[in-house]
Amino acid sequence: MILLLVSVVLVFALLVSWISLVRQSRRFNVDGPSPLPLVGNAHLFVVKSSEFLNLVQRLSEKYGKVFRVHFFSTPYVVICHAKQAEELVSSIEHITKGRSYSFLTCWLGQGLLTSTGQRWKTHRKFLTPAFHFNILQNFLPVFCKNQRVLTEKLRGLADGRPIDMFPIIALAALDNVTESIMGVCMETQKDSQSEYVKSIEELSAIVTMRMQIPFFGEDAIFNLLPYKTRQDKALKVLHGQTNKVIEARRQELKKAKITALPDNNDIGLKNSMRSWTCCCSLKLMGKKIFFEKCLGNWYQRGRQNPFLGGRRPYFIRLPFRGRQDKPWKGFPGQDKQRDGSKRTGTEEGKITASPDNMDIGIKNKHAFLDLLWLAEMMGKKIDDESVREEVDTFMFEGHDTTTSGIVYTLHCLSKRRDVQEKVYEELKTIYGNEMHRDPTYHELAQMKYLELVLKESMRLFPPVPLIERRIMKDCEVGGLKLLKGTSVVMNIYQIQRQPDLYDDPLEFRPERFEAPLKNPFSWLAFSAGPRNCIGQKFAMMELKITISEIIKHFYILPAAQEPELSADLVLRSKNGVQVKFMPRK
Ligand code: HEM
Repeated sequence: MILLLVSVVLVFALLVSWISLVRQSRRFNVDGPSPLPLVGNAHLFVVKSSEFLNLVQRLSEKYGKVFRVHFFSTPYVVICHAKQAEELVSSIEHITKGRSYSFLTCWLGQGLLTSTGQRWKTHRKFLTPAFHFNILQNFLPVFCKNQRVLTEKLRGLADGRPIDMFPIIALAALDNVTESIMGVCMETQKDSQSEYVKSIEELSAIVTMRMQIPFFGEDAIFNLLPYKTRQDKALKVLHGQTNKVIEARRQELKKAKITALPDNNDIGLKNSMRSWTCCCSLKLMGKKIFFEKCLGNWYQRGRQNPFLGGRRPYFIRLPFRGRQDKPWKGFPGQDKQRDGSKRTGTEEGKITASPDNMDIGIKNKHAFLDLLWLAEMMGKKIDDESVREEVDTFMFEGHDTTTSGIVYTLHCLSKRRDVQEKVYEELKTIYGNEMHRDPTYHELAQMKYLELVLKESMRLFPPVPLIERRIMKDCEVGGLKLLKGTSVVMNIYQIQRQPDLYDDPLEFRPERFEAPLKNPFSWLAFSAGPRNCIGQKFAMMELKITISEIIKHFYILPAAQEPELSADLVLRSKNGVQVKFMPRK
């Protein structure tokens, strides 16, 4: 009797769930497979991760360039064409990230990638200057140093054997990002067994699994599984490391007595300028001269800036705000005292912005961390937790993405000796007979053909193949009727391969980027609009250094094995991404 009653209740519940899902699906003007009771279409997505992109492609062939599915009760709309992506990606209203990003919040909290609303706006505005090229060029020596380690490693492997480049490049990218974001050199290229590296790998795998397999996405199920314990363990290591570095930095600044500033007690501002190497000491120059000669009307403009609410802008913003088109060259005689002698690191017992401060680690190092932490000192109320979240976000966003970009560029180049030679010729024009030396920032900007190569590689193999937004109220976007709570996935991988937007879309042809695109939203490797990639210049710099240095030293040859693409957190491959190397003469 009880069994019968339970069965009846169960059947009734399934029926109600089914009717509600079917009704919900009919409120969209987008086609898609019929949902089943309870699971919706989740069962369709129980596939190997290397099958995921193919499955999405098959569904779009069947239901159209935009289609709808249900993961349990959550509706998803998948956009596979630039025409529909354009309005959503450029919207200032639809900036909330989709449900999949919630699996990252245990790691990244409310960092720039995962946050929304006013918090995101404030942090984005605040952090944007940190990616100005004046700042980025400080990281050039870091990238070049780590690149030399990579080149040496590859030299030992350059005998024509196939090598899976993903793990090798991932360590170099991790070294680059830890040193430039956190200011610590972890040398993971030399110690790939470090707990930190292992924890990043573990956590990435768990988060990917939760995104791809709808059943693991449900907290009620996930929390009962051993994965939860493994996730907690990895998080402890990662957060512990970030907190350790933040604390070390705090002590370092204290030790360097960066707490006293002339006049306005504006310590964060002044020290940040020093840290970012943009300005010389206010004290040495004299505040008046500084404003009149160097900052000019930036100061006034800042006062009119609605974001600043008419307040005087923080110095921290000044060097970057007004004239982003002109490189900051520093002040004349920046390294000299008024009497002509070379400036020392201290003046009257206080630290000044001399280049000679390098020994106390104030300059360059910890750059991103400095900005955040000093902002906290400036009364910007960025608490320790938020600092950690932003640092973790940049660490996360800044290494797997660039790894994927580099590795798939090598894959594309391996099949095109002619393209490699064109890049090599361009490098010869830039370096002349000094091919052995490191590039300058200016020279990186001259690598125009290499830039086309990178864009074309990231078109065919976008490091971030899918992005997602959550719709916060019923609305119509780009002709699509969307319900509150819908997750909209933009399938960058497929958008960038549309035959009506790219001739012979599957062909690797860097020259296609010499002409304007048929639709500017058909290339979304760094996304577009207000939530585009804040780190794209950082990424391009790293990609250019790595690929140009590899081409300088080696021929890249194709391996027999084709990668089985897998849309994890970034575009990976289930069987590795193999190429072969031979030394250039
Ligand atoms: C080839 C390398 C990279 C690619 C292809 C890439 C791509 C992207 C894409 C597509 C987004 C949009 C994500 C979304 O809408 O959900 C994004 C956002 C972001 N990226 Fe990158 N990225 C790269 C490198 C980097 C680097 C090196 C950093 C930092 C050092 C970085 C930091 C970020 C951050 C913080 C966001 C969130 C921005 C916001 O929501 O305001 N990225 N990136």
